[in-house]
Amino acid sequence: MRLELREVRHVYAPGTPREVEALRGVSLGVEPGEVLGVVGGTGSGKSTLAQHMNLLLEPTSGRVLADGRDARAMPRPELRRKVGLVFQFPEAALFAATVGEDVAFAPRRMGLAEEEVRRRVRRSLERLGALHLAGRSPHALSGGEKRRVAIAGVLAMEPEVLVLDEPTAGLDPATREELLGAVLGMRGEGRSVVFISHDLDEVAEVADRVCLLEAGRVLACGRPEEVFYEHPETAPAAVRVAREVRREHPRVGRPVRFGEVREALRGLLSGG
Ligand SMILES: Nc1ncnc2c1ncn2[C@@H]1O[C@H](COP(=O)(O)OP(=O)(O)OP(=O)(O)O)[C@@H](O)[C@H]1O
Repeated sequence: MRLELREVRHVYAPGTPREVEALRGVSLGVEPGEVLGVVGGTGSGKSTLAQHMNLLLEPTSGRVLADGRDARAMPRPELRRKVGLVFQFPEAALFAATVGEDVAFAPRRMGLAEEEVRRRVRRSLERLGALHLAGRSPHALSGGEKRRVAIAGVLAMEPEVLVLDEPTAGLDPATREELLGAVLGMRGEGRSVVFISHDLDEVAEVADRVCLLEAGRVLACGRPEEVFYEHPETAPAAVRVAREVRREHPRVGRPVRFGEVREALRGLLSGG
């Protein structure tokens, strides 16, 4: 599914002294098979944007389009199945007696046959490296384990677009890696992923395109090297290193990932 936001504005508490214009005319789209990174400072509107993608929040003005059609015309349960939203700290919503039951909740509510429910539970837990936890109580897991189970619960709906709001916040490096690997695996299946994060290094590793938000507006959207090199305030560590090297060696190009910087430096050192 191609998901698009067109000139979306969102005002919280309109007409009250607490009124906040969180989105001020945001237009962006995500294509099937693409990982779209969304970055921006605290309060720039990232979470508000995420919640518009499945119309959990409705635009004050502007439109959300699913495959070119107004998403408001789609029954909400169908939209929420197709656009899976993982909130910040999703583990807070785990509730069932076992991990397996928790992950089975959404597919069961979709009315799928029990065999299909079990297939999905297994597959989504496997993908997050959490299959071994299936029989455990979600409440007796570590923070990182809970996070993986919570994300598996959304994956079990097999959404066409997966929106992840700060999915790695507070996780240890190994769990982060595993999660990022799972995100990249989804892209291979033609699903789209919207990956919202404060962590620029992480976004640089996974994103095909990046949109930069500032105070409710899109400041830039484009290929990671365009956005990161043209907006120095958003540079991931790899870009900061490469930018230093480029002053004397412009032919290192515009790498954005650590692996690319390493290759560029190898090329320089070998005189290539
Ligand atoms: N429920 C709400 N009611 C009123 N204002 C809100 C609400 N949620 C967010 N805001 C305001 O909207 C603006 C955008 O907030 P949002 O949470 O979307 O930003 P963010 O980029 O996700 O921030 P962070 O990176 O800190 O999570 C902020 O000024 C925030 O205070």
